[in-house]
Amino acid sequence: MPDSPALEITGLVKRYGDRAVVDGLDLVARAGQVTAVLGPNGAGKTTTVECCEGLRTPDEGSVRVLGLDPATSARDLRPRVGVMLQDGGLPTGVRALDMLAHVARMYASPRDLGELTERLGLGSFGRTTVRRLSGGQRQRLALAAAVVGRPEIVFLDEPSAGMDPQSRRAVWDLVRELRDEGVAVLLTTHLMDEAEDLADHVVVVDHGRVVAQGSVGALLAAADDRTLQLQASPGLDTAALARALGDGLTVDEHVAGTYAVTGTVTPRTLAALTGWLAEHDELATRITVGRRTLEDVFLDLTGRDLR
Ligand SMILES: Nc1ncnc2c1ncn2[C@@H]1O[C@H](COP(=O)(O)OP(=O)(O)OP(=O)(O)O)[C@@H](O)[C@H]1O
Repeated sequence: MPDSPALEITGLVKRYGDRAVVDGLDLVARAGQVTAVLGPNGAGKTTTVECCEGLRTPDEGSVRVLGLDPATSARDLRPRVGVMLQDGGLPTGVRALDMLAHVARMYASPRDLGELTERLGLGSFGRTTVRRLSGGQRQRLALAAAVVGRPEIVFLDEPSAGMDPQSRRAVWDLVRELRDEGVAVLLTTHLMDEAEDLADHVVVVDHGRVVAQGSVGALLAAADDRTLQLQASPGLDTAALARALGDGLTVDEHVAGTYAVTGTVTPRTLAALTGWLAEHDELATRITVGRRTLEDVFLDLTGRDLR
């Protein structure tokens, strides 16, 4: 069926001891789309991806990858699925390009190794053993190994973590190309610009559940679409300022002297703000009204506490 999803997760639960780290998660990823899974540390993203890869067995719910259960159809899925694990998951004692060539030989119609080596810049460290590679080099090699077999669906767990900007761009280009070739790409990331740039569909996970999903545009549209940032003396009375702004707005001093106003920002908000500053003889060095970003939406959804 052309419309059936490449990945369908329904009511997934995964427990460690009596703690459900994935707790009733539903997710669909489609061919020819990049689906980005965002979530704070420990939200359950990697565990979910590992259930899709057949590396973990769900306690409840179902996972279907290309219509098959990864827990029981590993052999059928292996040639059709690409996997890039968070820790690389590569053998460490072999040379980088020997390893890639070895992986390529396991597939019927692998990508051109020269082209893949060139576009991910693997040549400069091709003869180095995997254990001696830098973090970013290892990531690039792991990505090459994930896509060399022309998979129909590819799981990329934080693909550009630790990469320099040049490598990140190369990775993003490759992901776009995979999408255009009709591959279903599921990636996890902490980089909001990565999700904004690449994702057709964003899924925000917190405490093992989906708390929001949609296109980047839809997620931004569903939120109050303006932000107000202020730079002034540190230690202003944020509660008093919030009362003066009214309309249920809140004010936080995230960094000393930098304040963020959260809520629906209107022209009246700006007037009230400058009035309050004048009343308190406070000269702001900068007032910025901007569009909300995916990071603003993410923090609204998942809170500002460290995990
Ligand atoms: N083998 C395990 N045994 C016990 N707890 C585990 C195990 N693997 C993961 N966990 C716990 O499950 C929770 C979810 O971990 P997971 O790696 O899925 O989160 P994540 O969303 O990928 O986080 P990050 O963004 O930090 O990569 C964490 O609290 C983690 O400590």
